[in-house]
Amino acid sequence: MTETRLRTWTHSAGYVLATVFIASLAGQNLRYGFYDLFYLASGMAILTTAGLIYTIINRRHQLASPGHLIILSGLNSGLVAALITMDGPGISHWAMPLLVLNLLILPLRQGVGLSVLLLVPLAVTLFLKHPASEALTITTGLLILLTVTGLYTWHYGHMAQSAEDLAITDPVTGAHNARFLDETLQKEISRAIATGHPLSVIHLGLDYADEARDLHGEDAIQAVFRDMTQHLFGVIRAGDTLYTLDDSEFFLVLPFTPEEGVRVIAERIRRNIAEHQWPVLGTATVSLGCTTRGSGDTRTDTLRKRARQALEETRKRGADSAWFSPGETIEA
Ligand SMILES: Nc1nc2c(ncn2[C@@H]2O[C@H](COP(=O)(O)OP(=O)(O)OP(=O)(O)O)[C@@H](O)[C@H]2O)c(=O)[nH]1
Repeated sequence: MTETRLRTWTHSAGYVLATVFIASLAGQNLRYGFYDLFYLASGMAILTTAGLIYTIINRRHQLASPGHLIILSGLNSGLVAALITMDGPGISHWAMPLLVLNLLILPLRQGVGLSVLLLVPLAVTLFLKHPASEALTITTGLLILLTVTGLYTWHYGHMAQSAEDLAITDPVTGAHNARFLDETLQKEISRAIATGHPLSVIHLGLDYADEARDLHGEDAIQAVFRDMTQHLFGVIRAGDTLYTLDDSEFFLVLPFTPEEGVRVIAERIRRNIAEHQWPVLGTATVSLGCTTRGSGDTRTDTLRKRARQALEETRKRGADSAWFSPGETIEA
């Protein structure tokens, strides 16, 4: 199930349950003749129903639906106004479904912010109108509910983020993985086409990787790759992205970088790596295949293939070198 669909379901379920709860409150108050509370509950039930309709209409855009903040602000401020002006029994309990809805539907910070804005006037009103022990019990209960729901929402968000990070990160090097490369490169190609800015890529391979693996073992080579990744992060500029392709190869996507630029950065990386002292290996060298997007390059595989060919070309000429493979020149 996609994140958007999951949110549509949970938002809908939240609004439906809140509507049922508030509508039953409205029914009870009508039965006992508390007309003010009946009108209040009916107004709130109309807003939660509006929230449900809004969720269904916006089902494809649940990750960015500003309307929920407006609906929930209306619900929260309605209850605060009622708390201050009315004196109905147990009205503070109505805050419970609202606290849960705030945190279930809004982004965590907005949800907590809105809930605190509801809780503070509620607590003040309770202490002014009711015996201190009763006010303290209700306020503590609501605070516990807010804390537990907030922690749960934070935990879910954290787990979802970790799962997303795991899906796009190479477990050995900590750089992005090959799966994420195609996704990012396609986006960068589209951006370069739309803006007319140059885009370059580098396919980078450690020289004599197989020999080093045979000599020092897999664990030692993996440690070198972790180090090399950190080193490369220190050489490239913000906006450039680094990917691990397999045990001995990296790929760099360099937005806003023309042919002259990719030659400069490739030479800088080559020299940096050759001059560094690496654990286990001592010295190490890399070969770099570079290319810049040409007019016909609209797909990731064309750029990746040309960069790989450039890497093979430079390797034919010996280790510790870089080769640039030109695409069709973009007309100015
Ligand atoms: N993408 C990318 N390009 C680089 C990097 N370093 C150098 N370049 C390219 O090489 C060109 C010349 O770089 P430098 O010799 O550092 O000169 P510079 O004028 O200080 O570079 P910038 O101020 O970064 O434009 C830059 O304009 C970039 O196109 C890098 O880390 N990443």
